[in-house]
Amino acid sequence: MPAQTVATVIVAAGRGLRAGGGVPKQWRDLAGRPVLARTLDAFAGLGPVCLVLHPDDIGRAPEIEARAEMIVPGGADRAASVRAGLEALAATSPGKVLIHDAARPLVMAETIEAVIAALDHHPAAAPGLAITDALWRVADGHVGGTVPREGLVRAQTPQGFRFDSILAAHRRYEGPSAADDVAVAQAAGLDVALVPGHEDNMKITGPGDFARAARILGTDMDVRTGNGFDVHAFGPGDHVWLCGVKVEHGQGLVGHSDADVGMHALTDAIYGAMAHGDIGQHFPPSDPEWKGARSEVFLAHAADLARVEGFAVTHCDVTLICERPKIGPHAQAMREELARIMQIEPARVSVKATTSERLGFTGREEGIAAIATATLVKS
Ligand SMILES: Nc1ccn([C@@H]2O[C@H](COP(=O)(O)OP(=O)(O)OP(=O)(O)O)[C@@H](O)[C@H]2O)c(=O)n1
Ligand SMILES: C[C@](O)(CO)[C@H](O)COP(=O)(O)O
Repeated sequence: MPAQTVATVIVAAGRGLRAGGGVPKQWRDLAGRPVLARTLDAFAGLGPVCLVLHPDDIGRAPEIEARAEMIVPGGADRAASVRAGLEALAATSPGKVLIHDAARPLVMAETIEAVIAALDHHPAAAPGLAITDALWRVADGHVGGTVPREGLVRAQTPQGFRFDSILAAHRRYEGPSAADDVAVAQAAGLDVALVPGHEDNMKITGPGDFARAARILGTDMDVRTGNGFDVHAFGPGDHVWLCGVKVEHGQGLVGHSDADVGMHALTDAIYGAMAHGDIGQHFPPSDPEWKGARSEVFLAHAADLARVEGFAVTHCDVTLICERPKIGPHAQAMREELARIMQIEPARVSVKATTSERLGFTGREEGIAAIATATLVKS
């Protein structure tokens, strides 16, 4: 690799025991996307990424792994995971390497750039943040004394190094388990320059940190709501398709496609949230290609478009309006089917129904109407 290449090692092999939640924190959802996906976003386009995963997690999320040039099994502690990543990069010999915690998804471009720039003049550089609270030593739940904080900073990542220097330092290191790579660099006598850290570049560590990270993200979140409405008339047949589920009924629904009125309303709600027109614009009824089409195609298109534009569908709610068929027995299957098509969790999908008290066209059982709302978030 050219000497100016900046490779990144992202260590994601921890178990996140302090954060709890049943799933290691880097795989958990933060405002609609996995923590690890957000961490990878921060380093996209910089240079090759070596992603260090717990052996049990390799293959867990192919779409995330596809974003890294290398996948490497981690070790028993953070230092061992970093070492594994560096050894994997050794053959490619990049000029500089950034080492970053997967658990710090909110790192900003300016922090990364400052670390890289400092490496032009120093063998190592890392972000540190001034301590603005007093520090106490604690004994038996009581304050034992105040610790001077002058000259202390809080260590963050990415920590950056000239590649050959940090690889050699890790190979030589024999001390107790190192808290970070700056400790390893210092044990090897490397000069480490300090660059400004950022309060938002928090390490997700305890259970409350997810809410804090979401609050930080919330400051520049783009939250959209869209709604959709659709109607299809009853006609001859023995079943209807509703929210992707085939429901036996004495009549069918008439339409150019499979007439899945609930799925059409939801598809329009997603297009609406993005201000991308409606289902008819994307799949014109005049086009014979869509005659008899499964509505799954339409919903998958809208959900894909949302992903491409960086939105997560964080919630949707479909209401079917009809006297019959009864929706309750099928609602759970409908939620699961819609969630599968949109590639989101069923917990984010609601399907419910109401009658119109025998009033109007739905009351006279001339057809079924559906309304839907979708919430999309980009952060
Ligand atoms: N054997 C390990 C331990 C930690 N890490 C990574 O190092 C970073 C910082 O570690 P920490 O916050 O301590 O994460 P965990 O070890 O997962 O947390 P815990 O100690 O609560 O289990 C995380 O991105 C974590 O995935 C790693 O790659 N390999
Ligand atoms: C590397 C680090 O993020 C610097 O602050 C930190 O030392 C890792 O955290 P851990 O909880 O000690 O693993």
